[in-house]
Amino acid sequence: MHVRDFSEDELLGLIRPHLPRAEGIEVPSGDDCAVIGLAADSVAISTDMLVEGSHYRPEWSTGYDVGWRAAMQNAADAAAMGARPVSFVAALSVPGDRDVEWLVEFARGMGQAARRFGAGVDGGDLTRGPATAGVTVVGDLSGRPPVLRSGARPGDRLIHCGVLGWSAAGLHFLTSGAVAPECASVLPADGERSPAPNGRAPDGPDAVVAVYKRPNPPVDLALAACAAGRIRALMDVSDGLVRDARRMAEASNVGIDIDPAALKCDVDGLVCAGVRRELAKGMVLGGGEDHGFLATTPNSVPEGWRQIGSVRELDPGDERESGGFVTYGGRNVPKGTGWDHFRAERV
Ligand SMILES: Nc1ncnc2c1ncn2[C@@H]1O[C@H](COP(=O)(O)OP(=O)(O)O)[C@@H](O)[C@H]1O
Ligand SMILES: Cc1ncc(C[n+]2csc(CCOP(=O)(O)OP(=O)(O)O)c2C)c(N)n1
Ligand SMILES: [Mg+2]
Repeated sequence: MHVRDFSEDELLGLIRPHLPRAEGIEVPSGDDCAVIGLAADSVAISTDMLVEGSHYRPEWSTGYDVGWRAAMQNAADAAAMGARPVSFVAALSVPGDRDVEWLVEFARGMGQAARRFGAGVDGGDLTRGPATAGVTVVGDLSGRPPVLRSGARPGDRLIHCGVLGWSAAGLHFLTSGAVAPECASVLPADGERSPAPNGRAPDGPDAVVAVYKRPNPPVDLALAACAAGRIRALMDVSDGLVRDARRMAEASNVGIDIDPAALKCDVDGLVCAGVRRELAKGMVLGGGEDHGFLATTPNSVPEGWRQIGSVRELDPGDERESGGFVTYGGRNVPKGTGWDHFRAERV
């Protein structure tokens, strides 16, 4: 059965049972807006889209994968401010000839991802059209100030938690046909913990494809470090380490130096998983969508994180001219490194 064989209300009836409600829901999904009671007087809010063809391919990713990923990439944005994801809304456009199971699986994947944080999927929109998912997250700052990307100061350690380059390697394996898309056996089962410990080598090609299909941002580690007050600047890495580090450096008006020795295990890990060495470094430095967290701290490295570089004074003259702000072992990195939807230069 295709989605065009159902009414909108029937489709909503099919997906609703898979969607948890936010704690503190006062008016659930079903009216013009949902209403959530929050103790916090500030919330963090952000939205991100997944567009078929640009972010996923239906022959590689199931509806479950796409729903999971839509929630996780937004959860990472909330956590990257120090906010716990409490509620998601999903605006979906689905082609009429899409199997209705795809839509139900999307809801199931999104629902399961939301449950990891005790969050709800408290509304959205459903329309017929090109396959696109726009998901919004509301994050609870629990009375703490948000952790901005502009807070880095010279002398801070540059720290990271999560994986680097795995998603790009997974995309590479799928594109080249080296890995069959249905490597579902290694995907984290419903309710399972993150497969993304720091610096660990992937078990094999399937493990990196799994991160591409179902990223698992270490939200708990980010929130714990923020709650302990140890983080000065924080962001999630969605467009690649160098590109995102440059955003942090620019916002903070500092220089950031990434330590090649610290990333050697990441490069070696991808090589072990079957990536050619000459590609592996570019994936670690420029691959996006791992949704690990990049931060700076003046203190010791929090549990579960590791140091990957340092923050230094900006030398305005040569930094800006040379593509600016971020160096790799003291040397310049090419400005195009990383993902940009609107430019040709991509990793
Ligand atoms: N269409 C838009 N309208 C308004 N603000 C936008 C739009 N697209 C992006 N932004 C804002 O620009 C900033 C950068 O966006 P983006 O690169 O997507 O961030 P992220 O990597 O955290 O998802 C964010 O603050 C975002 O809210
Ligand atoms: C089919 C396919 N081709 C290419 C990519 C690679 N890709 C698409 S978007 C992106 C970067 C992150 O996406 P964006 O929409 O910029 O997320 P944001 O920074 O807003 O969180 C990457 C690496 C992909 N995920 N899937
Ligand atoms: Mg975005």
